[in-house]
Amino acid sequence: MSVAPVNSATPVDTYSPTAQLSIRNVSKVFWGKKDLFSKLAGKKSRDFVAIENISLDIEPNTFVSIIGPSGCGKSTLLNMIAGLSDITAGEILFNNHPITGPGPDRGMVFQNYALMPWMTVEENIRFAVETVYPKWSDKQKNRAIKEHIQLVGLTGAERKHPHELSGGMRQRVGIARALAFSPQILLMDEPFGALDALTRGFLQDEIERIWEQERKTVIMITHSIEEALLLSDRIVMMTRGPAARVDEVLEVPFPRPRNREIIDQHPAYHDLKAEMESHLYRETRAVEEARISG
Ligand SMILES: Nc1ncnc2c1ncn2[C@@H]1O[C@H](COP(=O)(O)OP(=O)(O)OP(=O)(O)O)[C@@H](O)[C@H]1O
Repeated sequence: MSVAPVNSATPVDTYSPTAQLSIRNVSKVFWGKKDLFSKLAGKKSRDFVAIENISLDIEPNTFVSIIGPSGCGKSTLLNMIAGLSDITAGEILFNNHPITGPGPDRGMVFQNYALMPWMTVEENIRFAVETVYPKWSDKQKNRAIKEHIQLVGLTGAERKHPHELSGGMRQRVGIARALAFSPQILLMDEPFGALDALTRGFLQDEIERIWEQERKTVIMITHSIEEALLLSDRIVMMTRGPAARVDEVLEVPFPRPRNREIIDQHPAYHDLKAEMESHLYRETRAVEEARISG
């Protein structure tokens, strides 16, 4: 199995020797404000255990989606993998080395695109490439930029600024920028969350096409069951927080290349969909009940 969830409360030692990314007994606590000033200002707050003791092995070249109720800690986990957020307990190994900060081996795609508004499409991508690989020759940089603009279907839009682009085109720039410096893993935090349904569908198809071409390890957060089923090899289902865990990892058996019509006909499609719906319904309902009673 390519992704092994281990929810034991004690440390485990059954990790995959071939995992590219190994999340080992990881917890994240957001520390409350307890200093005197916060107390006097009435802003004293409690520690908050966002995720607790998550273990997960991810093999190279797999597309993994993370799904779970709103606020369960999906972004927190992805940010720790990206090296943007400290790990409170446990460790995350990337190629057997602990992650201690961001690195060129991991590219990130954000829901809100995070483009520099004053830069053109080409300049946005160039900025990322130059930041990560300042020593590349101009020829190398130009080739990487051109290839990735082409890969996401934006040839001809190189000199446009973000405000001249649709949301879908902006996210294509975000994807090209994340891939242009050749990371080993692509991390995507609800990449299509801000897009209308039609554009979202187009971009999902694009990601499937690009994934077929690049076969990079991808970890994607999504709220969409259909999106996860279309794109993923494995789907990690998280429980509600606080102290969120991995509940189950689903294997997605559909052959590739995929499209919506083909997977909809697959005998496993509707069972997997129903299982995910019932998980999300149960966890979301429990969150709502806790809010009502709390
Ligand atoms: N900096 C922070 N300080 C305190 N609590 C935080 C901080 N960042 C996140 N949290 C809390 O941690 C929990 C997990 O947040 P996170 O954003 O990771 O959830 P999520 O599953 O990605 O949510 P969504 O699906 O709504 O995007 C939430 O309860 C959130 O309020």
